[in-house]
Amino acid sequence: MGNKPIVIGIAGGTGSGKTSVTKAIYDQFKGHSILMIQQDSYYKDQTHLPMDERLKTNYDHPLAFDNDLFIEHINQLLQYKAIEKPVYDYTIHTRSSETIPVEPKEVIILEGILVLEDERLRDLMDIKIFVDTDADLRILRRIQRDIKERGRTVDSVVDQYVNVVRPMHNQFCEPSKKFADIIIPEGGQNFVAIDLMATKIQTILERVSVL
Ligand SMILES: Nc1ncnc2c1ncn2[C@@H]1O[C@H](COP(=O)(O)OP(=O)(O)O)[C@@H](O)[C@H]1O
Ligand SMILES: Nc1ccn([C@@H]2O[C@H](COP(=O)(O)O)[C@@H](O)[C@H]2O)c(=O)n1
Repeated sequence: MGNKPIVIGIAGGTGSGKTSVTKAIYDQFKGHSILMIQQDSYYKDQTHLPMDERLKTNYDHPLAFDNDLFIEHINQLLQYKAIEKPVYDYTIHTRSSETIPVEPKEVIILEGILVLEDERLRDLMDIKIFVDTDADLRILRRIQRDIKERGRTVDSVVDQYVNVVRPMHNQFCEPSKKFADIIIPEGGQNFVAIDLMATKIQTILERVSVL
């Protein structure tokens, strides 16, 4: 066990490919001392709100996230304590009633649109990454993904993108790029960047002798 786990933050706009990058890195170390947590798991609980109210929520504003709980959980993991991670369901716009037990690991990857926006989160990170992809590609990817995986229609994705996602991205996500140590263009297919990150993580795991 090391002194404390290493925390890597991976931010980027919706559809930039940050989940793909995170999974590609994570998959290279599956079974070793690494875990990934999506900020989306910490969207605020809205079970008390009716569906029509949930549909009106701005999911791209920093206040949509329960960062207090997110930070509390990261701090627990940094002390090598297990957490009960919330489970988010995009189709009903709220948390499900179950949680997932997560054991502490030496490398913790935090991924989400606004993980670099909150100074308290940034202060917990050892490495900060921003996945940078042009907006036209991001909206095309999001349309395909949200219809296939999140139960949306083309009209609803386009409407949400124009009225909420785009302005919030410009106000909160894009400016957080300046806090990144590393900027990865294009996301999931950038194998050079993924390999570089994997090499770095391998060194960290070798140092704490858990590989
Ligand atoms: N470089 C890429 N080229 C083509 N499609 C990609 C690329 N990176 C990601 N995707 C696809 O785009 C969609 C959004 O990617 P994802 O990694 O979920 O982005 P994010 O987590 O930033 O929203 C997914 O369906 C994914 O398979
Ligand atoms: N109920 C919700 C919650 C979130 N969103 C959108 O998800 C995006 C963040 O996830 P990515 O995987 O795309 O980074 C964010 O832009 C929210 O608009 C949603 O549509 N509904």
